[in-house]
Amino acid sequence: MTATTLDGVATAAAVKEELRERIAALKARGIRPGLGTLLVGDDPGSQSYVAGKHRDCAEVGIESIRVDLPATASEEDVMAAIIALNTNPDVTGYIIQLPLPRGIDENAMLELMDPDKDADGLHPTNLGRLVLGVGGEITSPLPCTPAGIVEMLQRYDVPISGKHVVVVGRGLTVGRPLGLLLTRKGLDATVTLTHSRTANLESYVRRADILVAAVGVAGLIKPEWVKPGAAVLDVGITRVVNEETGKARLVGDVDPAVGEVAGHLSPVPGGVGPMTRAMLLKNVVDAAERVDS
Ligand SMILES: Nc1nc(=O)c2c([nH]1)NC[C@@H]1CN(c3ccc(C(=O)N[C@@H](CCC(=O)O)C(=O)O)cc3)C=[N+]21
Repeated sequence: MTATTLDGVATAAAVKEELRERIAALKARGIRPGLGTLLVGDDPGSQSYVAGKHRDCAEVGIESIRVDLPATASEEDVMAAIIALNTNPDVTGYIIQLPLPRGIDENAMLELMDPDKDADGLHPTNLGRLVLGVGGEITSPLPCTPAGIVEMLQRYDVPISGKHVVVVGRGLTVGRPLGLLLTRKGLDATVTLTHSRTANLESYVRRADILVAAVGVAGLIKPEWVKPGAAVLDVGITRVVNEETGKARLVGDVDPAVGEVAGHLSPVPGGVGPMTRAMLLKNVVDAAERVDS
């Protein structure tokens, strides 16, 4: 059997098409959504992601404002940039690209954001709303990667309710909020959240109807670990630089041979990454629509 590809590029394009209409409607009301990005340092992965976010904005008609600080920036410099984004009227939503350089307190920086401008859903108020909202309508921004994963599963009609989802990785941007989201009323998955200290990881992975791998260990998930027919979503990204050409290749957490066993496979690249970016745009549009409605 060969898995059906969960095509993140095509699905993100469909999401963006829907957003274009909503953006036009906002502009007709005199509201101009604008995304800010704050990038500190010169990590090549982060540079590439931020560049992608600005391209996406241009594609759908969202203004974007880029703030880049050098790796030598102090915590005070970062705080000043956050305060400026909070007060900049052209910025209706923004993100702090993570990880921040060592020595800068990430949680403190996230907490300094205006929660109404938090396009990533990572401000403690918005994470708190995700914890508090067991069911009902979601009115706070959701972390982009978990939202993108759910959106992709739904658009491919992969059943979630009552299914056993095994998440590998407990990080702030993916694993932890994904467990909270999938166990809400209306989605109703049963979630096992595993991590680097999980004993006998393989035994959990084998029981997954839906497997999400988000640890950043290249090729960790082996085909023998995967239940035949399971939906497998690869979120890990490891950049492997070719010594001769200097070019970077992206390698996921899932061994490509898993495609022979899985029912659905979201690959790296071309899977969850583009969906993450599409959900960022959606958060910006949602927030702009909330402003005076
Ligand atoms: N505050 C914050 N919010 C984030 O959402 C956030 C972050 N920090 N820090 C880093 C991670 C990582 N992340 C990705 C987004 C898109 C792709 C993406 O588009 N990937 C393409 C390939 C891109 C390339 O070629 O480099 C793909 O998988 O097809 C990847 C990774 C968002 N993150």
